[in-house]
Amino acid sequence: MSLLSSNNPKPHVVLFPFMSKGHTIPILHLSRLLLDHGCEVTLFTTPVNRPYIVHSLPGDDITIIDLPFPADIPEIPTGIESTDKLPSMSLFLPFARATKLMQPYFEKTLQTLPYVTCIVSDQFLHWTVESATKLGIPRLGFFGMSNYANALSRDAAVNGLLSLHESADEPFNLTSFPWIKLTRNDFDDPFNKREPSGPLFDFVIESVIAMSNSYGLLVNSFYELEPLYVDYCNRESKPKAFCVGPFCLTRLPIIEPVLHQERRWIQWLDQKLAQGNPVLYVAFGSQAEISSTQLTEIARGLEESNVTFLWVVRKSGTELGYEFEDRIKERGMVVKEWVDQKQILEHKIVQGFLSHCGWNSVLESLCAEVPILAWPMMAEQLLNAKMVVEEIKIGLRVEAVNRSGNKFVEAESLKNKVKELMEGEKGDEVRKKVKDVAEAARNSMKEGGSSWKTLNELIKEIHLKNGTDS
Ligand SMILES: O=c1ccn([C@@H]2O[C@H](COP(=O)(O)OP(=O)(O)O[C@H]3O[C@H](CO)[C@@H](O)[C@H](O)[C@H]3O)[C@@H](O)[C@H]2O)c(=O)[nH]1
Repeated sequence: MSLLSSNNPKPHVVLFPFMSKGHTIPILHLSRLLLDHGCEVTLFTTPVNRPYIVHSLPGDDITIIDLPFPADIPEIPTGIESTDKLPSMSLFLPFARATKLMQPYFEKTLQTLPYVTCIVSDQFLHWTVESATKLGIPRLGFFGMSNYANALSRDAAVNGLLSLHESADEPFNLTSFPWIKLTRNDFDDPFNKREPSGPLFDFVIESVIAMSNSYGLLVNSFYELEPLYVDYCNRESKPKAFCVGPFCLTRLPIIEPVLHQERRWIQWLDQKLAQGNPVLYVAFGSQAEISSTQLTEIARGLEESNVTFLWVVRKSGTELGYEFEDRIKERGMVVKEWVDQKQILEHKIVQGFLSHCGWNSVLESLCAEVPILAWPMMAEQLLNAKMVVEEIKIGLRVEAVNRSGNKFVEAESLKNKVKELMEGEKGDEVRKKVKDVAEAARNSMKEGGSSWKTLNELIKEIHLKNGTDS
């Protein structure tokens, strides 16, 4: 049921995703969700990102506007407008900072649009809060993390727990969640320091301040998944967190694969289904950087595990050598292109996911009832992995060792964990649990479910408030 009566104009929501696949994909799903809730939607992007967005959102019911991506940014090669195309993730910060140069164009364009009910913009586009305030439009910050990761980070920071110990490996208990033990190594650089500082730290703080000056936080999660942590965030920090996901449960119109290749792995999965061989899906998101040594170790672990696997390497893959692909060709497939991950996870024969635990991957996996073998690599993924294994219990975790200051997973250990997930008792337990969690996720997104109601009421609240303010 729509929140609108026939004589009420439709709410008009402006969406502005950050230019990174892990941040744009959920916003594309959100755009469909907003249409289903009776809104008009305008989405801002940049020229190079436009084709991907148009391809993902066929039809003309969403207005797509390009703003020029800032040119001549030192270090950022011309034509790169998405973080997954950066030559190195060390360029993330100059890339993210450069987006602020879009502010005048954004504001000028906003003023030409029909009445805007609210702006939903990514946490990294912190400057959009200034634009929204100037034009008197409420801004909702899109928050791509879980409430769990947010609550744990906040609790550790505000209670000074990160500076307690000399050693980054020394565990401490959280103040508000005393049953949870963390170490500084559960946080990414620079948050693993006793006194975090530096340009990335400053950028994150700017984003946090912009969030606190926003109308609300739109979270890609659902209340039943992490009630304690949602309640904590809403009690201890501002603005209010609205859990309106998982967005990945929103169906985008079916897109016919443009290339024959796009179907190659699906045909292969179909074959494995016919043969009754459960498949482990292996992928590490859109921006993980994996060394060649680690890549060959993964290859050896997978080969020796004897499980059937589909591995998206997203590299030339030459490091693996052609002999590897030849040796495993009966029970393994290596893919070097971009895939439709959701489609793979939803394939019946996929029964495990070796994942870096980017928040979208976690949600897509749990919604597809696929248990996770967690291998966190950066950002808040260590906390997501902890949540997957200890809190919601839908996965197991790989064991990393310290090698030359880096976390490294050895082939033998990977082999054992992969077998445990795909064939062992612990694997069965998490496979059973993930089905319950998936059902709760589906219920939250159904008409009348918690996420559905929260989104409906939020739009109504802002829409009516705008009406009385004007
Ligand atoms: O070949 C590919 C590779 C990725 N994806 C999709 O790309 C997204 C990747 O997102 P995610 O799993 O969250 O990983 P990252 O790209 O690494 O995401 C970044 O953004 C996330 C959301 O803020 C954070 O949780 C992560 O730590 C951060 O690395 C998912 O929707 C995947 O389905 C594909 O469809 N095909």
